[in-house]
Amino acid sequence: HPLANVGLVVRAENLSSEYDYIVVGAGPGGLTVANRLSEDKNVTVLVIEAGGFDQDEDFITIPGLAGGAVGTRYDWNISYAPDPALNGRVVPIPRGKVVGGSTKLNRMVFDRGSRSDYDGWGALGNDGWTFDTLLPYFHKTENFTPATAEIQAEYNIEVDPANQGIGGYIQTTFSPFFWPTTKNIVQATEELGIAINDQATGNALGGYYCPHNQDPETVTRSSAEEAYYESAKPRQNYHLLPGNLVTRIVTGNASDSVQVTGVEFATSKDATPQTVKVRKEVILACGALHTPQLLQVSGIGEPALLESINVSTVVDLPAVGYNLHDHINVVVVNALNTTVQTNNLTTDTTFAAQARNEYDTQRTGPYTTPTGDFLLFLPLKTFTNATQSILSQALEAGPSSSLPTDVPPEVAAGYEDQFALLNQKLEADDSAILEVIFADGAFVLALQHPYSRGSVKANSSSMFDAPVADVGFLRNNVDTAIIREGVHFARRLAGTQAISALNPFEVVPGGNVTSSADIDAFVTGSASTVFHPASSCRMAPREKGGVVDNELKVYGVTGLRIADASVMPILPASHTMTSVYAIAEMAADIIKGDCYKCVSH
Ligand SMILES: Cc1cc2nc3c(=O)[nH]c(=O)nc-3n(C[C@H](O)[C@H](O)[C@H](O)COP(=O)(O)OP(=O)(O)OC[C@H]3O[C@@H](n4cnc5c(N)ncnc54)[C@H](O)[C@@H]3O)c2cc1C
Repeated sequence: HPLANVGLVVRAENLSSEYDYIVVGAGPGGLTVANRLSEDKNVTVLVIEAGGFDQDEDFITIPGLAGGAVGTRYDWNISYAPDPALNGRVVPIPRGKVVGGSTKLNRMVFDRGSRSDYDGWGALGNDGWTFDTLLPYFHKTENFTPATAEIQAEYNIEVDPANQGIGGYIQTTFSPFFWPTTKNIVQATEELGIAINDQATGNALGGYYCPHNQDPETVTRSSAEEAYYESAKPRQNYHLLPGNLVTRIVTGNASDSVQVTGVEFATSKDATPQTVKVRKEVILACGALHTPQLLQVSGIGEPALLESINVSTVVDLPAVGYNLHDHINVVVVNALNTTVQTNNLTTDTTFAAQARNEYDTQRTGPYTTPTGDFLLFLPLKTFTNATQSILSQALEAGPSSSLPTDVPPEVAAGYEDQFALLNQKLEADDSAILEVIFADGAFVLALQHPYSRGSVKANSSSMFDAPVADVGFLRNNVDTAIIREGVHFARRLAGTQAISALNPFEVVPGGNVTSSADIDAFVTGSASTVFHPASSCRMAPREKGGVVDNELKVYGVTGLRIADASVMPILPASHTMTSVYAIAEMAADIIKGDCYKCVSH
């Protein structure tokens, strides 16, 4: 039964009254699931997205301007709650509000975590979720093109094409231009005896050259919209409604459980909400901050919270919103004595104009890279000899020092398993604890396996009010101690011959900040986010604080799943987009019943 008004539906009146599947949120999670489900001509699929379409503005499409949509109308423009451990500072947390979600705002780092990251997901009580079961889905998402001959000649990037996907919807490749100081960080890595590996192999450790989600032909961003929406749009059974916020999941009582029957949506807080019915399932993909909020305003969550916002409890599921965590970072900045570097694009008008002309006419030069062409992902032992003292500190602090005081008992129980895993990771060789991104003189130091946890709580019964997202940065001092070691390591990197050759001068925090107390003050005073909130509706057994089971079904409800960053059992040591795509690809197969290998039925 083909739908009328195929593809894009701009007016709610033109929707069908009922669909087989309704997907909420058009980010990488939502667009991927909707695309794969609509491959079956016999089902109808509707995606509802709060944001509209972008206009292919330069700040979205040009790799060298990546991140430029932050703070625009394509961003939710929300912040984490004031953080006592950061001197009460408020850290903004950009989130895409546009078809494509945060893949329109992000920095286009397209990497996977290590085998241990995903095997850890299974070990935390999620049968069927391992590196090996996710690998086919990492492959399925992408269409990888090797580096250009010029980059290959200069950097000799060793990539085994067998580890990359061919034929997927997302175009991935290496940038055709690397900023010249990339050579210095590669050499510094070698000088310190750190191996350079291929991130796609499950050994995303040491240094690696990092692909980006960019199209090698057009040299523009390949977002979830270009990849998964454009290819699904012509289908007779696919609708996407942009510019509408889903305000509530509608439920009714089935014989022995709560049954999802549809969703309510509206264009604005004052508009009268409309309802669309669902036959099979609703799949939530609103991202790690809005998915738990939508559950809560729909009556699925902690009864005391729901009561405080005047929502009646439909499903008593206290874990909703807890376990939120994110990759926290600080930046050590050095001024360098070199002529060609990234800030020339903003400080040197002649350079910038030439670079832009080169991009416009030949699709080469500085604007072809979003930066981050070479990254370091380091086990703790690789960057400090303080492993034992950090482990002792973690054990002494115990699990509770990472958690908000009001945490429900099942969330605390589930955290104990994570705590044991985190402690193992401190001593492990197969698990990265720190990421270092070198962008000319700046060392971005991002903690990959933070101990601290927070929560997301709806602030009112309206989805139009921003949720209170307490990410809990540095709640546990162990996180500060690890970042402190990262600061020492950045200085070791700056002291290598390869980087000394650029005459680095440390501007932030400055060479006189050397004592542990002073470095810690720098950390609390400047720490921010690398934009990877996750795990706020984590996949885990219900008694371990899980919100979804290993088939991504929300506990206590029939016909409701989640497929976005919120289900991650724990963050991987990598950027998060690629893992969200893989989760969503696997989710679609689970829903279709095709995922025999991964999750037992
Ligand atoms: C500035 C920035 C830089 C980043 N850099 C990188 C990077 O370089 N590499 C990387 O791997 N990751 C990066 N990330 C993270 C990555 O983009 C996210 O992890 C990923 O996009 C999360 O996918 P998601 O589907 O969970 O959520 P999102 O991408 O946030 O998508 C959620 C969608 O749901 C919509 N939505 C929310 N609530 C509702 C509702 N009630 N009704 C309807 N629609 C709703 C939103 O508008 C949005 O479109 C970055 C993120 C940002 C913001």
